[in-house]
Amino acid sequence: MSDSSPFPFIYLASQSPRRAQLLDQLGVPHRLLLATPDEDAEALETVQPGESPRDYVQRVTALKLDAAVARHARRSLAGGPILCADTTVALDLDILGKPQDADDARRMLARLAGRTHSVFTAIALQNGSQRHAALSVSDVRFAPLSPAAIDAYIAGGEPFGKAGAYGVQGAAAAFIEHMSGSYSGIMGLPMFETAQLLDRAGIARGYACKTS
Ligand SMILES: Cc1cn([C@H]2C[C@H](O)[C@@H](COP(=O)(O)OP(=O)(O)OP(=O)(O)O)O2)c(=O)[nH]c1=O
Repeated sequence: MSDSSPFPFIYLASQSPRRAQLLDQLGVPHRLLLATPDEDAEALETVQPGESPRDYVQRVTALKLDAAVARHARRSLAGGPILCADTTVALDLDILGKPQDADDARRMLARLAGRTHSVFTAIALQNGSQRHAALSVSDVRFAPLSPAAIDAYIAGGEPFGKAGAYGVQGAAAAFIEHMSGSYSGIMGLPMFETAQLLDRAGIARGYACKTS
């Protein structure tokens, strides 16, 4: 483990409220480092031809961190480690991003119904000149879903802004027959891997239950 971080907080470069909530759960003081509208965050999330979901999610996370490091420098902010993440749902080798609209959400949920998919969440932390990264992989099996169940779920608004058009932490929990891996990873920030990364970088956590 490296020396303790001199910083009393980290920057979370993510607009996802779930990630902030999970970081709170780990007892890590943080400030948001968000992109401005002129930074085209969506442009980072373009899949390259033939790219596997595993490669994609790690590449996008590294790009998000590059952008966040540049943003931090541009704004002349006080020092502090910077954390980024990306979550991707993959069915076979197809990447399911966030749905564009209700029809897109309906198509994604109909594909996921009655099948097992994978959820990849990559995380990356910049601490001074050092970069640490980790990957969480989970498998989720959905029960068969009727068109009416899918429509009712979409009407509730939950699919929007979420990879694969669902949130494990919401009403979609009722769709899930089985899962293996990391619940928090599926939700957007794998707590075990994040704690390990912070520990490796010497960053204090409020509830510092060390795993090694
Ligand atoms: C599968 C799944 C995803 N999600 C969310 C987590 C992420 O917010 C989102 C995936 O999109 P991301 O592109 O990973 O993250 P984001 O655009 O919300 O935030 P940022 O890029 O600023 O960090 O899907 C859930 O909340 N629950 C779930 O069960």
